Amino acid sequence: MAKKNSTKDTEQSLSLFGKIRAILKNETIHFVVGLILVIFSVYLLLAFSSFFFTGAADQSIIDSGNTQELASVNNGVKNYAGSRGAQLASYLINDCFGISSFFILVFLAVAGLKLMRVRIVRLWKWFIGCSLLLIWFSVFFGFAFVEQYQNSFLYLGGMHGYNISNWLTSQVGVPGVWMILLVTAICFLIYLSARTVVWLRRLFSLSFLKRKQKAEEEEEGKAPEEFTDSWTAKGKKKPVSAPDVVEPDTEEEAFVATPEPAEEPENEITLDLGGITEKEPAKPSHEEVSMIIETPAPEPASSLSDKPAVAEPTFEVETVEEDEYKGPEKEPYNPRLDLENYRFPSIDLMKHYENAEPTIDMAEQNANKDKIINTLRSFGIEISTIKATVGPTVTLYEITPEQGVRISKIRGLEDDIALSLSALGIRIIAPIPGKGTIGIEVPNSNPKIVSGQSIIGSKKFQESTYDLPVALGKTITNEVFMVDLCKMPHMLVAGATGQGKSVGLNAIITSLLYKKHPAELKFVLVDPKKVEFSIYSVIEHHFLAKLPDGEDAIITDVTKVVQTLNSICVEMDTRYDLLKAAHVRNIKEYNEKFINRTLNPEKGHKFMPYIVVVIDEFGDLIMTAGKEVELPIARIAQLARAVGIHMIIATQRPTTNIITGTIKANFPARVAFRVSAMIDSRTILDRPGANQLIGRGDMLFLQGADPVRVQCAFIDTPEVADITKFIAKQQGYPTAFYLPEYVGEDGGSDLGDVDMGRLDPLFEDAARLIVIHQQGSTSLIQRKFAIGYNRAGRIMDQLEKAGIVGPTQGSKAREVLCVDENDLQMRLNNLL
Ligand SMILES: Nc1ncnc2c1ncn2[C@@H]1O[C@H](COP(=O)(O)OP(=O)(O)OP(=O)(O)O)[C@@H](O)[C@H]1O
Repeated sequence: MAKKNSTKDTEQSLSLFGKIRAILKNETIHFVVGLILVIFSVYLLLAFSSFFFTGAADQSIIDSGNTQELASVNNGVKNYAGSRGAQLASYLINDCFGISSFFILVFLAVAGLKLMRVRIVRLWKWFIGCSLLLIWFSVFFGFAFVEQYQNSFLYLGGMHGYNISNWLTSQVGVPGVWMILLVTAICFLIYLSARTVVWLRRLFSLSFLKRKQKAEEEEEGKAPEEFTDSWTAKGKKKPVSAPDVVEPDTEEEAFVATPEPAEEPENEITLDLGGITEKEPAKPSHEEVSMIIETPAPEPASSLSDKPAVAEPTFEVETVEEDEYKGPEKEPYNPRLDLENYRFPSIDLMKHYENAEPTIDMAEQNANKDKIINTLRSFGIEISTIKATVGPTVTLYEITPEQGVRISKIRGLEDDIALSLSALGIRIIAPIPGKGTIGIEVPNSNPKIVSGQSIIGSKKFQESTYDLPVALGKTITNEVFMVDLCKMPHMLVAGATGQGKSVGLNAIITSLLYKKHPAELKFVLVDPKKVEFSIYSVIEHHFLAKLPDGEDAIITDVTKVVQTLNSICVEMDTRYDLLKAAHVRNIKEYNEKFINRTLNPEKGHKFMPYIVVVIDEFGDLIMTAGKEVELPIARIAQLARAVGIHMIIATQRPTTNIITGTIKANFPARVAFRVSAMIDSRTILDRPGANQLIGRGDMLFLQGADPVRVQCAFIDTPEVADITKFIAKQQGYPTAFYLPEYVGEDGGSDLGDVDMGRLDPLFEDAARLIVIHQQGSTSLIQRKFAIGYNRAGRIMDQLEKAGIVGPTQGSKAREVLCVDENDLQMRLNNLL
């Protein structure tokens, strides 16, 4: 019995807690509290301002502390904010922080505006900023105007400033207090803007003196009109329109931490064939030879990392680029404007691995070479040259057989060579496409880790102009292997469990996070395993897209997956309609037009971010939802390329009932990690090969004719966590990117429940919006009024009941039944 009662109590307290939470989350309550805060801050402003003029007169009344007198009607207080205002002003200004108390009301106003959703700000930043300013100015005024405390009713620094500055003076003396004030002010300025550091560096390097000197010299030598600002970069003249500096913590800053490449490396060696052929003597210091080779330009870290610490030369370039955007009549639309202070993750968020430096073990290479030659010789095959290209985990031996040797004979010796080298994962490529040689890939005894840092920080990646650049890893020639997801346009990732799929997906997502602004890219993450993508949930307000009523941005529930995929189909259709209306063929042209303001947002046009749908454990989905997921996936895969929707699906079950013909036909780019059987390799790549990989990120990438062997970049979960944390810390959008609503065939709301007696306050505005746009779309209402899906859905039901829009039509927008605003007005009049 007692137990029952306690359970009941717990339930009650839980439901009470839930109610309190619901009240706290209620938007209207937020608005009202926000409004109260704003009005209160205006009241304080009045009280404070009035205090300067009436404080002296009111002082005796306030100081008397006679509460009865203060409460009476004829209290004689002159402050415009009355006796309470005078008390508050006197307390906050004189007894507390002096005139810096104004920062309190600044914070209250900002907090109020945020609650009202008038401004999107980071409240804690404002809190810290205002608190620091409050304290600093209070101490400053208390210290600088200490004499004024004797003969004025107004204490500029308040008692707080007075006491602290007195104590500080007793501890460090007057010069010491000045220094503390200076240092804290500088620290605060640095906190506000990293630009401060650049100014200070310039100040300390006395460059202004040099400038002055140069100016004087020029004045002496040249006519005054020839004088130019000596702010130059590498001797170039500063462009007139360029601002002084650009904040150094921009995207480019990320490159600075990139490790510098070693001097011109070499990983390709021609081996001595023991008397057969010697093309080039091997290098003497074999152990030290570094690797990046075979390409005229190896993969160095971004050249920007080579720049000196003084960053001026980098800055000019960016400004010039931005200038190019300016249209003749109007400024081009800037999709990044909402989050213009967004900083791209820096490269040092990624781990540096000790075991990542390329080295060549010559003893191993020579031993392998001998074994290959001897094995082939024992089968009567002589070769004329052998060349080794040492990759991060695998070495490719390219052999040229003597005249008359049949290739199929070498191909059949795969197992024998594997046996003689006692190595797994030998793969024979006979012949190497485009070359007259045969390749034998042999795993290295000491495989290297391809770090995310070396890939993301590489020049190739940083300077890539791909629309959706994905850096997967390094090829056998140590080149960074990059693809443009836009061109693929969808990717299938498969491999047995534990072979590096999740790491591969992290590498793909991370590459995109490093290159794309939240305005330009949204992810739809589907994770039936519930653990793989949870790490990305913190960037919901920056990079994730979800259903309007979806609680979690990472989709783990199969029914939600079906809904989401269908919703993406709706988004795809809408985007096609917009493309058609804009007379363009793809998202790129569309966005260009939108940026140049040739598309009217009033007609529903909007900047379209790319949407990348990543589905992990696709096999699980097909097993549970079957055709329900396969159909929308196939539809998206067939059509979505032009509208910027791309899919990456991953499975650890590479069987034909999961990777069906439809899926294969629509996913031309395939990534195969190691699989256990040749048949699985055939299912993924239509050829063997994936069964001969060595695992741990060793993969084959196929797009088109021949697969490329790539060692996937290793981007571990803690690295991803650091990157997502870095992004999440920054200002994001108020919500995730909402996908359009999808109403299934049996969807449709029951209009019997709609209460027309309690119309939503936005009902009329929404009706006008719908009629003006002639588009009965709930997401339009949501977007325009920044309200949730449920509320927008309710308004839509009310509009339907009022006869303004027609019933739902599946994934399409509802029909608008009012032809123009006059018609609407008549209907609204009838309603009232
Ligand atoms: N590119 C890589 N470089 C080095 N090691 C790797 C790489 N990729 C994966 N590994 C190693 O393999 C392990 C398993 O990788 P991962 O979790 O990505 O496998 P998976 O295929 O996703 O497995 P599952 O299907 O069970 O989730 C990692 O913990 C890591 O130790």
